[in-house]
Amino acid sequence: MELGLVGLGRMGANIARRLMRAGHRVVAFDRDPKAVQALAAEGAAPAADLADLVRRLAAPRAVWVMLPAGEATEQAIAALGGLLAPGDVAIDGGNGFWKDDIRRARALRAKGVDYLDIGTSGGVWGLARGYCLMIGGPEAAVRRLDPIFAALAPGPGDIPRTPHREGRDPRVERGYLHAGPNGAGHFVKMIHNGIEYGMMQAIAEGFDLLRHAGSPELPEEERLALDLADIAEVWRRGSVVTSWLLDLTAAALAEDPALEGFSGHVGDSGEGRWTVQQAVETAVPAPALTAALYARFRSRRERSFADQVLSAMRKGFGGHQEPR
Ligand SMILES: O=C(O)[C@H](O)[C@@H](O)[C@H](O)[C@H](O)COP(=O)(O)O
Repeated sequence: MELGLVGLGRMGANIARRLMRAGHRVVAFDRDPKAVQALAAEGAAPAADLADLVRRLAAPRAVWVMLPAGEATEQAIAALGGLLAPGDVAIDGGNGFWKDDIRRARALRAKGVDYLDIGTSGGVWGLARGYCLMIGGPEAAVRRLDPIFAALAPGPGDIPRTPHREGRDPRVERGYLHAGPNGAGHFVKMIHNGIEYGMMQAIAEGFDLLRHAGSPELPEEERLALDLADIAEVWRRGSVVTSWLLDLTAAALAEDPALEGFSGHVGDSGEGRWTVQQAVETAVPAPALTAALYARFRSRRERSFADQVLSAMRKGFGGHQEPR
């Protein structure tokens, strides 16, 4: 098949590569001409702009937008709405907000253009491992693009089959899910990322406790000097907390045991905030995921004003001084 790809960053370029390796034709555009040239050297058809990209595709077309969520994606999808024809499909494969998808799908539907929102998990490893895809939108468009999704997804690999799945959608076991109508793909990805925050935070706090097991505040005989890299490694082998996140932690600790290459300023791209908003909207208690999000906010402040207010109150009611 052929696919137009808009946005050739870390994710977009690798998606193009994985598709080309599977024999698909990719027409590629990025506002950075160097990125387009680099991918053209690997076999992609270069496009000069969005209109050129649409011209170079045969109808019915499919164009995958892989840009940062928010304004960049919004503009690209709106521009495609003016360029695509009835029967074509526009895709947002980035980390978009699911309610935006419902609005965009409605606008495109009025022009006869289908829209798919796809949560794409796998990060920079997706090229080699494949991407886990969570797709929202009309089934006919999802079916038509099946060869694209099959090529991007990891495939069954050597993951043992889950018992009692007979009669269920086999695409899921190959790594892609048609989650429901527009919005459902990015909704599922949003919750995936909320869980990601929580799991990451749990691992991070555990290793912080291990690191401080030798704290001079403890009685000497209770101080432990633990090898964090070895603990992470042994937990990868048969323990209950084995996971890819733990694999990545073990690799980072083996390379740099004190993680000196990291300041600990942890960013966030929106999915964790939307997860917490959803928890509030539906009154679903999600304390672990919420705490994980707030831990990231806290990571960006050396000292918070809240801490100063705490100290001021302690001093006020008890005359307590801050340690010098
Ligand atoms: O499933 C994935 O592959 C990741 O979730 C991926 O989508 C990305 O790494 C996140 O966008 C990071 O999100 P934060 O910037 O919010 O940590």
